[in-house]
Amino acid sequence: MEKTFTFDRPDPCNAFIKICENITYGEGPLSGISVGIKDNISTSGIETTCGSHILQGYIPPYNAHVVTLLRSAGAAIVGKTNMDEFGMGTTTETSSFGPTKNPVDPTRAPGGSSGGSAAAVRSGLVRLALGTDTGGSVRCPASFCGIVGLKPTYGRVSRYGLIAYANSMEQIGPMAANVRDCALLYSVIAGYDPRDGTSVDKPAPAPVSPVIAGKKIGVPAEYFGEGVDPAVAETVTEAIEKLADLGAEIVPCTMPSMKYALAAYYVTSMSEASSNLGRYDGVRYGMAPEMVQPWHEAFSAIRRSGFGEEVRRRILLGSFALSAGYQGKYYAKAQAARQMVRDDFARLFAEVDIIAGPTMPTVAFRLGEAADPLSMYLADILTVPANLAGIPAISVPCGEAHDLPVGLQLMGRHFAEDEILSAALAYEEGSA
Ligand SMILES: NC(=O)C[C@H](N)C(=O)O
Repeated sequence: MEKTFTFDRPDPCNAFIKICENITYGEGPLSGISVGIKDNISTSGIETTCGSHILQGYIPPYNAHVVTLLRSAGAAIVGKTNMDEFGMGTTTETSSFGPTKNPVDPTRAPGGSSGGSAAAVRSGLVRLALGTDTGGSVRCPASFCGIVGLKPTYGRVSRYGLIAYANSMEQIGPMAANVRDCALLYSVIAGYDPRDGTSVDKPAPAPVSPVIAGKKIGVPAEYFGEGVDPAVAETVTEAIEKLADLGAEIVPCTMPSMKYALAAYYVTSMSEASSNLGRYDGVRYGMAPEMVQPWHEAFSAIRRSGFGEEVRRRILLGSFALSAGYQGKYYAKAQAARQMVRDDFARLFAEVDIIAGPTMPTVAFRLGEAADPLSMYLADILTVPANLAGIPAISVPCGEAHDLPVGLQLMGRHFAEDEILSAALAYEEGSA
């Protein structure tokens, strides 16, 4: 039997782009549990904009696979959460629908691009939320808002119905106030889906219990290097000491490929984006242009007015990187660098079980502070390696710096979500 309720809570942080009028839910492991869904995940009958004017009014005719799974688990889908336009940003300020504020300190950004999902969880508007993580978009807002966020292994969660930004790296991931809730949502969304050609058939996730004793934890020096706020580094170092107190063995190590990771990520993601966003031309998707001009002028006009500045920048840079004559110089080099990151992780995971470091190099930015794109890109330095390699990574709150939340990042081997969730739980609950 379906039950219905209305949601009348205020949303002063602008966490949601849309709140559903009549919220229905059924029976199942998530029966009646409120869930927010990032606005780049298709919801049948519910407007889905990717935080962009160009998709305003678009109502998908079908549900993403994860939404179907949530509904059959009985979840109450409250609405669509705010995000950086098409996932392109680290603050949620590139949304066409205004920035989201960080519930911990409303003068600060919640991080991005899944900032609305993190703010909705942190302010208690929902218990669980889905985000997507291409280069840190689940973990960054989790870190800045003081909640838990997991980026699963590439292939573990179906991307069917996820509106693509950079297909080779993005994954849908669970966000929650604590590790057990995050694991609960993960257990519902993980699994094989033949409609996603990159989906991998693996057994269902095992229930998590706190396990850290005896685990080897690699700590790369580069994760505490240049650009990392010393106050953040200190908080995370204390968290790693706590893991040692719980019985983990700490193994100092290095990741030389880190110096190429950010460039590899941005060349790859912009190239993929320039191709994916070609479909928004006002005919196939997007506002219909006045077809009084020649078609190419009409298409340009609609794209110029429908996309925000950051999205236009990335389409242009991505098209340039892929253009004839430059591919070898940029795209091919980025793929070679990506392989070096994969090789570094493979070498490290032959010796350690988990790799730990800060999630973000700083605490939450002030709203407006990351206006220059390069400084915004730099903030992703510690999160993009996991996306380039396709490995799972979780951010778990580990205290404060400058009176703002700090996240501890734990990365695992491919499909070892259970291991990093168990370690995060041991950390959170202080038991091994
Ligand atoms: N989508 C993401 O994971 C966020 C990343 N900062 C980007 O702009 O690409």
